[in-house]
Amino acid sequence: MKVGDRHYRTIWMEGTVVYMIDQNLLPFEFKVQAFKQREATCEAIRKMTVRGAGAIGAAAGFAMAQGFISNEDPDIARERIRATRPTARDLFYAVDRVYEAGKISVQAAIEEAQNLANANVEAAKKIGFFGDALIKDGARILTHCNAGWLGFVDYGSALSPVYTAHRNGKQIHVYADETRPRSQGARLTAWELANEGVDHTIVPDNAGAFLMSEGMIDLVITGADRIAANGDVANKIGTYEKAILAEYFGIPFFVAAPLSTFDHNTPDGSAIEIEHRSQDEVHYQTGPDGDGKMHTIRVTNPGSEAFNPAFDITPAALITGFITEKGVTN
Ligand SMILES: CSC[C@H]1O[C@H](OP(=O)(O)O)[C@H](O)[C@@H]1O
Repeated sequence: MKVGDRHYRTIWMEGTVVYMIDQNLLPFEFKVQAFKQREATCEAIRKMTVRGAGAIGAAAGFAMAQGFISNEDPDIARERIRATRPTARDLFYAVDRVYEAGKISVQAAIEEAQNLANANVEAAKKIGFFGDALIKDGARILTHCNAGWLGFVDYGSALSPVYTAHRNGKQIHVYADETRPRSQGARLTAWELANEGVDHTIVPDNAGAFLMSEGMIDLVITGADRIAANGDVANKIGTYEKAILAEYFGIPFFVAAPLSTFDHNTPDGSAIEIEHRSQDEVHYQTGPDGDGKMHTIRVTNPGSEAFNPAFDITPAALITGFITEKGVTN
């Protein structure tokens, strides 16, 4: 997508170096970081320099290619990559595809990683094309977390239909859940939408019932990190309660994801591993002061414990349909 007048992908590989937009600095600073070794790319996934199912899938593929380039033991390299974040299926899909390609040659591994990144872009673009049909002129859409182009290599999943509808001239308004504790909605989704000129409002995570009860939401679209064989969806913590609210208020709830996110080997949501992250992500927030100097401050009671599951499971019964690169399923 465009940043100013220049097109960027979220993540790309040139030669043996992986480049990515540093999502921990957005929206206050736009900076591209370079990662020359597999372990550095793995650390970027762990620290969420790059995050989002599609983007960490590409990062995992590039990291596996870097492992082959450095002549690392491929089994050790693959395990180190698989251990970075447990929930998003695209990470495992990509690392396994590049691992198999690497058995042929290093060049084959690099080409497979690039092919996966390009396929992610194409799938996300098609999700936009098919999802656009769900968005009426004047629609007010609630999103959760960031499933935009920053969560993919480009275009995004939940936000791709929004961008397509906007570019097709539809008047839409997006309500972006702030999505505590990492605030992907308040920081990343809001930055993306402003960049694309899409009308939007950041809302507290606990405002969903109020918005829906006031008739302010016509449609909910989220992304997904892993979709089980029965249609249960693992996505950012808080998705489940939005789906319950949408059901209660009779509002369509769609999940946008490429086929690479569907995990037919996982029977249902109970078998999906939920990542638990540091409680410090709840205790602390980072942002600029009036002079633009970044500070990290504590925002919770000193000494209290915090619980920080990164994802939850939305039962298939609460999902109106899926938007994939093959179309919309109801
Ligand atoms: C297309 S992004 C999908 C998914 O990834 C996000 O999680 P995280 O920011 O922790 O990587 C969130 O669950 C998005 O919906």
